Amino acid sequence: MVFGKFEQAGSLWIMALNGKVAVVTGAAQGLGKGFVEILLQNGANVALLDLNEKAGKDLEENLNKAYGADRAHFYTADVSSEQQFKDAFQKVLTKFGRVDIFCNNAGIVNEKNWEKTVSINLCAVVRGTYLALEHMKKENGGQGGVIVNVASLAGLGPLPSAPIYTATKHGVVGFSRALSMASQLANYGVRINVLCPTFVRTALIDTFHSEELTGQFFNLKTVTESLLDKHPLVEVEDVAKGFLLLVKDESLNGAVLAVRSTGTGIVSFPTEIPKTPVSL
Ligand SMILES: NC(=O)C1=CN([C@@H]2O[C@H](COP(=O)(O)OP(=O)(O)OC[C@H]3O[C@@H](n4cnc5c(N)ncnc54)[C@H](O)[C@@H]3O)[C@@H](O)[C@H]2O)C=CC1
Ligand SMILES: CCCCC/C=C\C=C\C(=O)C/C=C\C/C=C\CCCC(=O)O
Repeated sequence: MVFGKFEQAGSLWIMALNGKVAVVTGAAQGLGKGFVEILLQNGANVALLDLNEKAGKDLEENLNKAYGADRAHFYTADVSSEQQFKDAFQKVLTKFGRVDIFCNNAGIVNEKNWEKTVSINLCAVVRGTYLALEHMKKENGGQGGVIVNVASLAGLGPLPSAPIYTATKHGVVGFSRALSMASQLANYGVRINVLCPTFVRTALIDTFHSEELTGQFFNLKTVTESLLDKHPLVEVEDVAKGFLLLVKDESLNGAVLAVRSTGTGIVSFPTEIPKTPVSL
């Protein structure tokens, strides 16, 4: 499948990012900041959305110094608020005129306030995806594009100390895979891919020390600690390289890319289910 403007590198069809406009949510720090930087390095202009206004504005200033004036714009928005998300998206369109790349990255771990976790990690990903799709899809006169939704390895298997987080990330994987097929079938011209990193060196990792955030699962702290011992943290830069692949490789739609300390790869899902005798 080849959408939008592209160039060929060997046998790969690659989306050229010069002049493209990207939106990244949760962009003020951590993985979001890494995605913003790699997009800027590859020629895209980037709108940063985050609820942390101070960190977002400081980052905007630093990025425009480093990568050129007016290439990065920060917008304050809580993505769990429909109104704030829509308003920010509209402001991005007013400023840049178009959106070609949309990354739903904002996410939290909060097992105590689990409704908030569902609202940010799943509902806002759905909302952001639909906002982007409505703008990009060809049947609405859009020019196509690519959406990357950030899940986690906890979207493919259980993180016992965070069942709600695990559920939301499984939701992101399922939603994105189904919608990517719908997009292809309906010829929207929009690719939808998913990123599933292992533990990454960001502020989010400290969550497991917090009883306030882990609630009834605080007593599983040592389980998380031993998982972290067994699976070394990856760096934001490693995950950003995987993100860039999902953005640029025009053959990827519905791809789920896992980034682990042992390497990066596209996940394949079982199509055959072994039979289990059901009569006891
Ligand atoms: N750090 C890790 O080990 C892993 C993280 N992830 C996922 O990567 C994404 C980014 O996580 P990190 O960079 O590690 O976290 P982080 O905590 O360092 O950064 C998250 C950013 O999202 C923003 N944010 C939070 N709630 C928001 C909201 N309602 N509206 C707008 N912005 C909001 C925060 O202000 C912050 O700037 C999340 O979806 C997370 O689940 C996935 C796998 C592993
Ligand atoms: C309350 C738990 C907090 C845990 C640390 C904070 C954030 C973690 C976010 C993640 O998305 C974790 C990512 C992956 C964990 C899932 C499975 C571990 C398997 C690791 C591997 O195979 O590489």
